[in-house]
Amino acid sequence: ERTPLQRLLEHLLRSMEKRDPQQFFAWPVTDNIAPGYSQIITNPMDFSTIKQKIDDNNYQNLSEFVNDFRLMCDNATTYNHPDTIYFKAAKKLLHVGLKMVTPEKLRQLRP
Ligand SMILES: NC(=O)c1ccc2nc(N)sc2c1
Repeated sequence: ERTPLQRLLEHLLRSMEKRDPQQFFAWPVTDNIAPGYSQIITNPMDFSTIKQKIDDNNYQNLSEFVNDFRLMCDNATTYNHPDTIYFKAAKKLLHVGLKMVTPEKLRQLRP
């Protein structure tokens, strides 16, 4: 049975995933597609891992969820050069995702 927090986080996750149509952030980044990734990025994060953490009721509050979202985007701007589609997609996704969790937007969700 889903807690209210789990329902909120799943809604936010779905909304954020929609803003990643190319699925750059859908799954853990492998060293195959991203040479040296595991040496450069110490705390990997992706949408599938966030989803699992929601299902495991691992997030105690919204901030912990937002921290993982921010980590996922920051990893991409750390590993990828600014002139890559991955860097640019991460910048945009971070911006759009953080706007979804502003007090005004959250107010609209649970009046
Ligand atoms: N999320 C990322 O940093 C990411 C995703 C996909 C991808 N594909 C590559 N060839 S490099 C790369 C990096």
